[in-house]
Amino acid sequence: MILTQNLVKKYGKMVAVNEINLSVERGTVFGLVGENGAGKTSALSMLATLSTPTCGYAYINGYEVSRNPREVRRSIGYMPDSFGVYDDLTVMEYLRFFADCYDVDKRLIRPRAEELIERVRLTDKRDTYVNALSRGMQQRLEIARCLMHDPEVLILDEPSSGLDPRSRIEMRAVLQGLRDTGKTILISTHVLHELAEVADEIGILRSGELVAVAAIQVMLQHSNAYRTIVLCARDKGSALERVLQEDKQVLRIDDGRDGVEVLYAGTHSQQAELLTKLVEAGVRLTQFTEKPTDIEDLFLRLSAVQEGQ
Ligand SMILES: Nc1ncnc2c1ncn2[C@@H]1O[C@H](COP(=O)(O)OP(=O)(O)OP(=O)(O)O)[C@@H](O)[C@H]1O
Repeated sequence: MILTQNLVKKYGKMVAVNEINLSVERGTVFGLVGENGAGKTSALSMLATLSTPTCGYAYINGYEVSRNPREVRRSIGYMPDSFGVYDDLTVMEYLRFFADCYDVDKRLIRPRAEELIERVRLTDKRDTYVNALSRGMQQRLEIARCLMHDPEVLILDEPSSGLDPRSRIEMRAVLQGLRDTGKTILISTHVLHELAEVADEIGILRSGELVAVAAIQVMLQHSNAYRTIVLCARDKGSALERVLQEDKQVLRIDDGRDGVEVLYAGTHSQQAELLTKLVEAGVRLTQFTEKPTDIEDLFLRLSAVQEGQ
């Protein structure tokens, strides 16, 4: 399992990871979601022993990353967010090479490589040179490479980054398949919905801080139970505010880019009643639409509502 205690990474005065406390249970998949610069790579590279924590602790299978880096490296398969491949090797040679680096038992190498090639959907590319693979295929090969020494923990930094939609779908299928292996997996991404069918739990990282952690099911339930209504009115006067504030299903009112954004917990018929009340109160609406749910944004706004209670 993976555990961090008040883990911090600073570059000079810049705090990239700010006291994060993360706990990933054995055999579960945890998705670390954050926009560019949120601190995902900084956090993951400490777990992978590639950079030293400024303070705090990180444990992989009970081994602390600074004190027992060798044991940690044996326990993990780490896929960085950018990597080079030895492109003058075939897929099979590539996997053999990494197996040798990890001293994998010679008798296990071939069957394991065959199994992993199949798992990452490269069966017909076994003898293809790595430089002839598409980017999506190379990224899937990297996942196989991470698994050659059969680590208990997998740490994948943005495995879908830079992929076209079709390759993303294939990567998602591979990641879904990894769930069944019983490994403990930490995946970072900046697109939460990619993890909907992959992760058990999600943590949201913002400016180096872990601002929310919840089961993926809870996030998805929230996305069904709550919605954001965008309102525009000719006269953004007190009638609009009064009607919104009187409606118990209105949880939060924000000024959005396209109008007033209302976080709404009611049913569709209650939503229709709200519209009627606004019109009856004389509000001259030019827009009353539902915004597609952005689960991450929704979750953060709900957390803010709960904190305010
Ligand atoms: N070696 C470094 N020296 C100085 N600042 C760094 C270094 N590495 C990262 N940073 C800064 O730390 C912050 C977090 O970066 P990090 O790469 O960890 O974020 P990220 O969430 O992985 O982003 P991305 O998705 O763009 O890779 C950023 O502001 C970045 O500029």
